[in-house]
Amino acid sequence: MCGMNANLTCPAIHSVSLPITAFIGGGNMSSALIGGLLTSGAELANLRVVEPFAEQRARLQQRFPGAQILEAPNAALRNAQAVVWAVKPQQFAQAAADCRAHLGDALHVSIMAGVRCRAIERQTGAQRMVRTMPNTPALIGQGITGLFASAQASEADRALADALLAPAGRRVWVQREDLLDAVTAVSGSGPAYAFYLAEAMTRAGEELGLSGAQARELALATLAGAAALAQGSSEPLATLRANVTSKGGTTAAALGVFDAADMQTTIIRALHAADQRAKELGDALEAG
Ligand SMILES: NC(=O)C1=CN([C@@H]2O[C@H](COP(=O)(O)OP(=O)(O)OC[C@H]3O[C@@H](n4cnc5c(N)ncnc54)[C@H](OP(=O)(O)O)[C@@H]3O)[C@@H](O)[C@H]2O)C=CC1
Ligand SMILES: O=C(O)[C@@H]1CCC=N1
Repeated sequence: MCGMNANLTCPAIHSVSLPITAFIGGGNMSSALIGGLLTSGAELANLRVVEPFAEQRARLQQRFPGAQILEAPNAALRNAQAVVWAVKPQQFAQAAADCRAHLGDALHVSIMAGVRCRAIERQTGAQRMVRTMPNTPALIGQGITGLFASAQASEADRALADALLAPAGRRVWVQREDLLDAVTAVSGSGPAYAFYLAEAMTRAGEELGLSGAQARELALATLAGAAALAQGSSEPLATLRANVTSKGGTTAAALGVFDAADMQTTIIRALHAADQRAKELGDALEAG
């Protein structure tokens, strides 16, 4: 049951050699995931990446020597045991049409937001699928990934998907496919919310007289420290917040401004918008 529980560890992919694995799309997220595999010690000789953009291909070839970087799908994909769909949702139908004739019996792993198993099956003929939603801290192995397996995926398929994503950080398996949209709203898009908050804290720090570098360091160390404190604590988040908030003090003054602007409701509405957008991306593919 290694694939089903975030707390169990799967065999690391580097302890066995990387099975023949094809990434379709070699952009930001692919690079982060492949970089993680490399850092964890995986041999990249079995890696193929299809990436039509020449400059990006050159970057991939330089960063991942030994991997086969392809301009277009070809026979090198035939024996892939895992195919990782890493194009934008809007690019998937075309990418799948281009690849289909070259793919054999592979596990299909998707990192695409919104794109449902039904659409992947329709576009590729695949039945064994694991949809995943990583996030950009994968770049430094501190991401978190939500995963969902189709009914036809075997335990070995789940373990393979889990191992492919393990270098990116923690994994959380969900039991319903629609929950991946919630994962996307919370953690897939989440780093952007953290950066948004950090940007505002940094700007305010500068307005209050700190240098840009000082304000950035204070803001980022505070967000990282607060997250680490909360992760190591069993206290409710509201209690941790209350512990900072002295009666009549500075924090209360700041939180009063947040509350007057109904910030929590705004943030909750924002995440609902992200969830809704994931559903729209999925609907568009099913309609197309
Ligand atoms: N960025 C993030 O934080 C996260 C992204 N994701 C998901 O990851 C996926 C990729 O996102 P991201 O890496 O940011 O996007 P990128 O645009 O950086 O990467 C997609 C890559 O695929 C290439 N591509 C386009 N068409 C094809 C094709 N037909 N065959 C092969 N490759 C093709 C693109 O080339 P070109 O630029 O020339 O179009 C581009 O290099 C998306 O589905 C997204 O939902 C998931 C979690 C987090
Ligand atoms: O913005 C997006 O659509 C992708 C999915 C999650 C993060 N980036």
